[in-house]
Amino acid sequence: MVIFIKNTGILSRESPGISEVITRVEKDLGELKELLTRYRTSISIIDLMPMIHEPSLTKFISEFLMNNNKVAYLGPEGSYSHEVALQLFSKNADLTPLKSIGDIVKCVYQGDCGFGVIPIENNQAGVVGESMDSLVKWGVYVNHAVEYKVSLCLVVNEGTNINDINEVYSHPHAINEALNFISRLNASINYTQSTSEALRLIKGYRHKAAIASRIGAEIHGLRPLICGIEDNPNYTRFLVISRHMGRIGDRTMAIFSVPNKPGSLFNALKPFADLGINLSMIYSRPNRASPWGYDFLLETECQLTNEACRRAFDELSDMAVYVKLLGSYSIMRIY
Ligand SMILES: O=C(O)C(=O)Cc1ccccc1
Repeated sequence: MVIFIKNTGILSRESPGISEVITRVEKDLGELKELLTRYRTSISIIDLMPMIHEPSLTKFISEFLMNNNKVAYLGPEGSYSHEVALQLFSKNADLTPLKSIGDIVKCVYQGDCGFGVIPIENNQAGVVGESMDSLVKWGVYVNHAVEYKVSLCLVVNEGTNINDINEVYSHPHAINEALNFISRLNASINYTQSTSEALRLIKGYRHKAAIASRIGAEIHGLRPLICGIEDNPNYTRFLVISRHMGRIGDRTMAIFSVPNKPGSLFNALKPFADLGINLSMIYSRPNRASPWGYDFLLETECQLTNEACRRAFDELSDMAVYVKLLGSYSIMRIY
């Protein structure tokens, strides 16, 4: 592993002070090994181990190991994002609840958080606008995607029964995903920053209910009255973001904008069709800075180390006003 240091061209075994550096690196790599054995799942860091000679990867891992094991998620505790973060990162990660998605992306961009976990898309409610807006605004990269089966519960305080409820609290996506069920309650709807924030807000109120997870209800000492209230099978995709671009994995994400003229979106996407690359997701959002301009969030089924993939993105750049490549990554499914 120390040989890797030589490959970067930064140091050689003859460089002055090298023995201290080697000792430190060996210690770090020891910690890395320990960390990897502690990982509970096959998160891509394990998958990426064979590529440890990649400088960018080592930098990516070492940031996590040496000074930034802070993993930000949408808090407070007991949100779906928290559940995903718990599944992905070891107990030694410093899981940090933040109050908005914007705060998570900013924290990662500024380097105060090593990683962030954000919801990006739901199969019923579509793109999570705040996540897309934050990816447009801040320069961060996507390292992993997780498809998570979300079962929604109607959560109440001990002693509340369904007829007592006249106010329902939750994240807009959770409300949207259980709208048929909620409309039968005849209760007013209150939107919150997260499902776990809803749990926090209903505590102690007999007439209030939250739409949240069973685990979240337990964490907050509340009672899941009915679970599985989603209108249809419900899946949310989460992204793990960091400051380092990944190039390995069968999906690649980018944000771009095209000139407002005939055929420009068609021409921007044509290279993917011509090169036989499938598009797995595309969303548009109004660009906040230019009225009636749009940003597009694109996910393709290709990997940046692949020649055709790079070519398609190069050609997209030729047509676009701008392209922000968010990197390649793989998708993990947790059902
Ligand atoms: O609010 C949460 O628990 C989140 O993590 C965001 C979210 C909201 C609704 C469904 C899935 C994720």
